[in-house]
Amino acid sequence: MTHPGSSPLDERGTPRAELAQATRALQDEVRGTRIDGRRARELAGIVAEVARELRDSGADDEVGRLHMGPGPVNRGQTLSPVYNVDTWDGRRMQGTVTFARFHHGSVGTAHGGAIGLWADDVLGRLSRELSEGRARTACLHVQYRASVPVGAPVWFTAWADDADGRKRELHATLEDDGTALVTVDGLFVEPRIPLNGH
Ligand SMILES: CCCCCCCC/C=C\CCCCCCCC(=O)SCCNC(=O)CCNC(=O)[C@H](O)C(C)(C)COP(=O)(O)OP(=O)(O)OC[C@H]1O[C@@H](n2cnc3c(N)ncnc32)[C@H](O)[C@@H]1OP(=O)(O)O
Repeated sequence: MTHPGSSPLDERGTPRAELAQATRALQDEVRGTRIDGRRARELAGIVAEVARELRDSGADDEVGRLHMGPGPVNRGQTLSPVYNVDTWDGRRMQGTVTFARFHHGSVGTAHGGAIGLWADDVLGRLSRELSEGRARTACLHVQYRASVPVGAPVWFTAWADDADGRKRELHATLEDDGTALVTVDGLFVEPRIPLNGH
């Protein structure tokens, strides 16, 4: 399903979404591979060739445009963990996020920065669902209360307080079996001077 203003990168099953998915798999497998040095060098050449072809094919400027409804967030942004929004009632968003091997921090747990990245992304998405104005992250307070597993979906909830002028406080939790693993409090502010296209 196509959404107004969305890029083909948003759509599950499109060739470009498949390319993003294959890139995620590459990121995961490069991490800690035991491949031998000679083959690693050959593969580096192949990957470099792929990168060259992509660069030569040009790029649009719409990587920030996202699918707004429920479903997986997949916009060719392969840094952030993939998350699925399962429910959205206009105030509260719930779903699951899976941190991949690529997002590994210390042994067996997700990297704190990857968790912060995900939090910024999901709160940014929530903010855009809530208002037309382009708010930006002014402040993000992430509390790491327990380890977040890698390779298994984790339940999240994100919600917003009422807007106070250009400011809006947004919150998110990651939880497992009712135990809070991470709590996030963010402040998003609509810039006094809006930036073109942002
Ligand atoms: C094309 C169509 C697409 C449609 C589809 C979209 C779907 C989307 C889905 C998913 C998207 C997910 C995408 C990811 C989202 C990621 C978001 C980011 O990462 S944004 C990048 C990181 N953030 C920055 O780069 C900000 C840099 N900072 C600034 O630009 C400014 O400092 C800004 C805008 C935050 C504030 O600047 P001022 O000049 O406009 O505001 P002043 O007047 O100073 O402050 C306003 C109020 O805010 C408070 N404030 C400002 N900064 C604060 C802070 N750091 N802490 C506490 N309060 C702060 C101030 O005290 C003031 O409060 P008082 O009105 O007096 O009550």
